[in-house]
Amino acid sequence: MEFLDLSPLTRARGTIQLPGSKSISNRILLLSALAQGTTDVRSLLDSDDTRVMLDALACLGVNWIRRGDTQDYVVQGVGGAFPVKQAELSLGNAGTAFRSLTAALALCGGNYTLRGVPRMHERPIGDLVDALRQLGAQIDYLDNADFPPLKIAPAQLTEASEVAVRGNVSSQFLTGLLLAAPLTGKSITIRVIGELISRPYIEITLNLMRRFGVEVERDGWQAFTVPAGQVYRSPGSIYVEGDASSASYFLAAGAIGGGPVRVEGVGSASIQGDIRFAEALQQMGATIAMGGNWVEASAQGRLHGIDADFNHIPDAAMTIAVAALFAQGSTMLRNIGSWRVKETDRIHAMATELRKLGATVEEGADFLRVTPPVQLQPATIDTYDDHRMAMCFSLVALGGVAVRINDPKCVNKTFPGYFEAFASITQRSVMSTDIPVIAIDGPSASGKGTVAALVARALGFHYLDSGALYRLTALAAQRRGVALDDEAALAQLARNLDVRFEGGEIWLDGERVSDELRTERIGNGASKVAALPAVRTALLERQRAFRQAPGLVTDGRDMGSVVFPDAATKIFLTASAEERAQRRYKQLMEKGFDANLSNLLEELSERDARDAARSVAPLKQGADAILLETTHLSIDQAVATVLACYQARQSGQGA
Ligand SMILES: Nc1ncnc2c1ncn2[C@@H]1O[C@H](COP(=O)(O)OP(=O)(O)O)[C@@H](O)[C@H]1O
Ligand SMILES: Nc1ccn([C@@H]2O[C@H](COP(=O)(O)OP(=O)(O)O)[C@@H](O)[C@H]2O)c(=O)n1
Repeated sequence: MEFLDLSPLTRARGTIQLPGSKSISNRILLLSALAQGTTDVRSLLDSDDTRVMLDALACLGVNWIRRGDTQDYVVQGVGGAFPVKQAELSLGNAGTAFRSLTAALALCGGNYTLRGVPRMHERPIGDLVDALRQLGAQIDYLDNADFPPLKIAPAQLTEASEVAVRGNVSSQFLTGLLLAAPLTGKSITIRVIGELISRPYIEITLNLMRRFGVEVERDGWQAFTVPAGQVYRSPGSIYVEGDASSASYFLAAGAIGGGPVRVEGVGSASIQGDIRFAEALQQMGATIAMGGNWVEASAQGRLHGIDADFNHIPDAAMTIAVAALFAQGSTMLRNIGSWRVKETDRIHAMATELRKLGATVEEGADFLRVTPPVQLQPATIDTYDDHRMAMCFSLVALGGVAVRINDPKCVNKTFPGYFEAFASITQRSVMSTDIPVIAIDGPSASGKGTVAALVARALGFHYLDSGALYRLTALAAQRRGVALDDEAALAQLARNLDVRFEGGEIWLDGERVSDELRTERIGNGASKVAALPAVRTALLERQRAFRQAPGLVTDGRDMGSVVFPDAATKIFLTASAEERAQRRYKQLMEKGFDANLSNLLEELSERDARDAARSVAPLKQGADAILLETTHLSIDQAVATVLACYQARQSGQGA
């Protein structure tokens, strides 16, 4: 499977010119095709879904041309029914094309077969077919009742002037009926049964029908009447607005990554409902500015969780579910049942992938509650052939963790240049000095862990005990019976460790293991697995993921040389072997473990020798590291010395 690795990112800032809206593009293409006259369509979206619609229209005898290699098209309207009366159409996974063409073709007087990809055949269409049959449409299911593929024969129009359609499955059914109604030549009233979801998409439909000369009378959200005698007429030329759903990823990036990020192509004058995504982001604490044709998002502090109904913006709401990872507290997304019948079951897909990152997720028939983890975990994200899954989850990299996006090309459905656009407004963090790191390396029992944790507390920084990851690998190997020289199996273990660091404690596979980890037996095992290059590589990204604002203090053997070579301050902390053995002895006795001083000294010297002699990341003082010899220093003195080194460097930079 193809994948894209996104490096940890620190901030987002910049301006994006949005591609055209998918919803508007496909409605305009169908309206231009059905209209009398020629339409100049400007800035059409370049994507799989629009290509599906353009190909289908060509099959149906509609002439269109593209102007050079621009996104401007000229469509010659057929003024009513399509000229080709017999056709087989393949409509991919394009819901907008499938639903609206089903309605239009059912009333066009021809024989047509409509198919899609396997997922399209799992997306219900029965409610639309039932409504069209009330008008006299002749539609058969080729496989399963209520689902594509479909076979359409010429309609035998009934006397009925009123049809009913359920409003709570997909608003595209109502859109299809509305767009097709003028083809009957008579007055049609469409009644909506139940609550109408995704209402802003109906606003888009009504707005564009008006631009093409057809007025719809409406009674709230309950009934829509398309009066008789109206035909579609080309407005001459029409401009496709930027995609407000696509804007959501960049606005969220601005809110998560500081910003400001500005999107151009949509704004307060937009006819798209998803423009209201900006309000949801604002509720979460982002700062939003808006003009007629642009929106800008930024944030000063951390976002906070919200509890809201997202029925009106189901697509953009996916972005809120991912932004919830960066919020304080839980975020509740209500009334999103339509997610279940989209490109994939989005509630399930979203819950599964958010959990991989460490989030706690509760999913219901029509809701999702997301509680962020204390720390995001790097993960490989599956995208379920759903463009929005891929785009949403790119935002996770702004949490300073590496993410792998599987099948990234699924974004082609609506936004082929998405990842390039995303890269253009974000900055990588791994090799940048944006987030300061203090790296403390040195031999066993020199006091690295003690000193590093205290320095982190003094500065309010995060703390990483890198040795714990090697110890955890050794412990996991022992528990699973993996030999300490089976490099491949150990690397696999290291890559998939299920660990949690919280409040100074460490959990492995959900069990607290902090004390067991500190035993000398595990320490010796750690030293052995740490000599294996594949294990070190497996743990590299995991360690880098701890680099999160405002800063990181970390201790180990190769923090300054390999893992964080751009660390702001590098310390080599040591003490004489006798002193270190004494310290370890006292430490173990205090914890109630049995210990023997001379054995300890021997083991420690062996470990030092092994750590220093190994071929990868050997223990030694780097040329750019400051030596801190602590044999005769107290813990407080050692901590004060590290802080002084860091502060001297900060002021030396004139920061
Ligand atoms: N400068 C110091 N003087 C005296 N004892 C110290 C000093 N630094 C650390 N210790 C003690 O030594 C023991 C080992 O320290 P630890 O942080 O576990 O070492 P490391 O992480 O280098 O293995 C701890 O009990 C700690 O309190
Ligand atoms: N960054 C690191 C950290 C630890 N290690 C190895 O992991 C073992 C345990 O590390 P630790 O820091 O917990 O051990 P102590 O120094 O506390 O004894 C050491 O013997 C090192 O060989 C490493 O190779 N690289």
